[in-house]
Amino acid sequence: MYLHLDQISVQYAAAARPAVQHVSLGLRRGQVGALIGPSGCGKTSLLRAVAGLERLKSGKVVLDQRTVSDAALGVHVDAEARRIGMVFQDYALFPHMTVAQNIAFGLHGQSAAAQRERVAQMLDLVGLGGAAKRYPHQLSGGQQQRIALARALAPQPSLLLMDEPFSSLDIDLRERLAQEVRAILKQTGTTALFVTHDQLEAFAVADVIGVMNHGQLEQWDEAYALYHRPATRFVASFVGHGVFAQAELVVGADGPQVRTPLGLLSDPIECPLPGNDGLCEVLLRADDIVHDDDSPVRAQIQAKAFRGSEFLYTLKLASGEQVLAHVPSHHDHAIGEWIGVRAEMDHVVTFPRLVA
Ligand SMILES: Nc1ncnc2c1ncn2[C@@H]1O[C@H](COP(=O)(O)OP(=O)(O)OP(=O)(O)O)[C@@H](O)[C@H]1O
Repeated sequence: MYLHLDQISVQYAAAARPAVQHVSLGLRRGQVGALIGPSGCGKTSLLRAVAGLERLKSGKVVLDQRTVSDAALGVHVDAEARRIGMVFQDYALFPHMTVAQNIAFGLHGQSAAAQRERVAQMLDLVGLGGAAKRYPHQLSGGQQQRIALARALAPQPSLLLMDEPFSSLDIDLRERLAQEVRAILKQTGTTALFVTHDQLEAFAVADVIGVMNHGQLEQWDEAYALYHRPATRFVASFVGHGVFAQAELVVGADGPQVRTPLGLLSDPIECPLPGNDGLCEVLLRADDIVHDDDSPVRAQIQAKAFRGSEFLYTLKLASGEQVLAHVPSHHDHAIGEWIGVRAEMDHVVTFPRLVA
């Protein structure tokens, strides 16, 4: 692994418990990783520890075969000596410097000609070739964030860290810039780790995504796996729309099946070890529930939200369980109406039933 975090913990001086607890993850050279999770779960603290801005309580960080932090051995390479580029939410450009001067900031030690050439390259890279002589206040938020990225990439950092880089931009621009940033990182072969509270942004930019909760990393995986094979109940509820329904694991002649309010589902992939009673809960995603007039399972529409190409229906089954369903928006049913539904899923994910 190019970046390897091994069981790292971070604890602030006056805090009762660590902000980051025993987190391990790895990025290969050129990979982009994202950390998502609720406010206060430790994303920024983890990023700061990798940057060298916080000391580790335990564990170690290895970057490009160099141990930059190791709590047990007392190793802590200073932030400036790690060659890590950083981009923050609030751009943090120097207001009294031109765009070119901002980008050249990390290039001291190089000749004026080399600096000019690198600045021009970076401006081309972020699509702002004509902006060299302008000042930050003369640029839009999205342009300023692109300059911040150009400034961070100019010295060819060994790693790029970004903390909520798009969150002060409006939503349209955010999506566009997220895709542009991914393209720039891939074009330059940059290894990057970024923090966001927006999972769609993480899906758009990252190759691998970590879900954090209470300082712990609950899963580090590709977006597809987070959604379809969530490792924990928390990941299942944090990523995407879905509900947990009471179910029962039964083992028949064809292997294990799950008895659910929507009928018998086959091929569970993530079974909890069934207790003697087989009681469990099954994750039902909104896109696992299909509207089908011929289905014997009926559900009553309790609420609906128009999403353009589809509705998100909240449905109540005859058993009293609530489920969510994405239904193409030309099926416009009224609230209170009963419709036929069936489960159509490739991955049946179950969890042990919560004890009340
Ligand atoms: N300098 C600090 N001193 C003491 N406690 C801190 C400090 N910085 C963060 N914390 C605490 O550490 C925990 C993790 O905070 P952190 O900022 O890493 O979370 P986060 O996931 O990035 O949150 P957000 O999404 O709200 O930015 C929180 O409980 C926070 O209050």
